[in-house]
Amino acid sequence: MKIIVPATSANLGAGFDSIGIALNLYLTVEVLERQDFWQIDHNLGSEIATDENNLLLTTLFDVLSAKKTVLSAKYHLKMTSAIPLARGLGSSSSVIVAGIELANQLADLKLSPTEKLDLACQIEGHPDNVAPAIFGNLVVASTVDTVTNTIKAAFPNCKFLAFVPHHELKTVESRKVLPEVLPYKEAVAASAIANVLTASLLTGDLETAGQVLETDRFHEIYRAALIPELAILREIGHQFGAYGTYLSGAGPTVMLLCSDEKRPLLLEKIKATQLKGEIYALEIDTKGLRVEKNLP
Ligand SMILES: Nc1ncnc2c1ncn2[C@@H]1O[C@H](COP(=O)(O)OP(=O)(O)O)[C@@H](O)[C@H]1O
Ligand SMILES: N[C@@H](CCOP(=O)(O)O)C(=O)O
Repeated sequence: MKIIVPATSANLGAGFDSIGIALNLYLTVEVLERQDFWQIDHNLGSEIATDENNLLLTTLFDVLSAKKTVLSAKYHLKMTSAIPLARGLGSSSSVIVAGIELANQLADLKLSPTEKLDLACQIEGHPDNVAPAIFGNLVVASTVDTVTNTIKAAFPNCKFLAFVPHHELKTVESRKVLPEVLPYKEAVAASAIANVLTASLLTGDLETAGQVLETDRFHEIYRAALIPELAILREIGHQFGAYGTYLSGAGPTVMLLCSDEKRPLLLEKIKATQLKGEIYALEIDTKGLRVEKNLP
């Protein structure tokens, strides 16, 4: 059995903690054989646990406990991920969603997608990266007072260029620079921008979406100092025809939205900056979480 979970790019500017998309980079978890202890073989480096302390298994145990279930068996697992860690592409949400699905499969919990999302939001605290990881495509969601509502929709037809800096930025660190309160007038303006962003995405108006996603007042203005690449890449986006540029998740990845035809030139111009990082040409993942079962 193999569990496959896509990367995500959350926020899209003013959709802070609420809007996210699934992208075609994947985390996979394979169940190998039963054995006397939990073991995860993975390709993620020595800082990521290979035993019960791994986020995959702490999530699995949290789900079992929430569902008042125990699992007598332990397993040898293989985890592979192409999602860079702590870069704002949802590596933690991918492993949380995989852990929920692993519990679902191994303990036969028969969780619905909504139950999986509720569990994921309890663990992650916000829905914007776990919801698209579960449902795929574009998801607009709210989690307020433990109640989550979601709308899945088709993202307008476009391409993505992700500039992933070599330096990591943990979400927990990137949230520390956010203000505790937002003045009323500022909150109204920020939410009006978010409303136009949502409406433009749902009606396929990428020109408007691209403009408004650069005017966020919820998080980018506070985080921009942590990510000097954002201003440089946004300027390239303006000069060479991107629809818009935003901080992916909590950063430091910077995402450019563009047409198929503009992508090669943008890629060339980003490379020419010699900023230190990797560039990924990405597409929307429309399916989200999936499970492949071995054929009998
Ligand atoms: N496959 C994984 N297995 C175990 N832990 C992981 C995995 N992927 C991510 N993590 C944990 O999540 C952290 C990154 O989470 P976070 O700071 O939210 O960044 P991201 O934007 O990538 O989700 C990593 O430093 C690691 O502790
Ligand atoms: N809304 C959150 C999104 C974090 O996403 P991640 O992919 O960086 O974990 C935030 O901006 O803090």
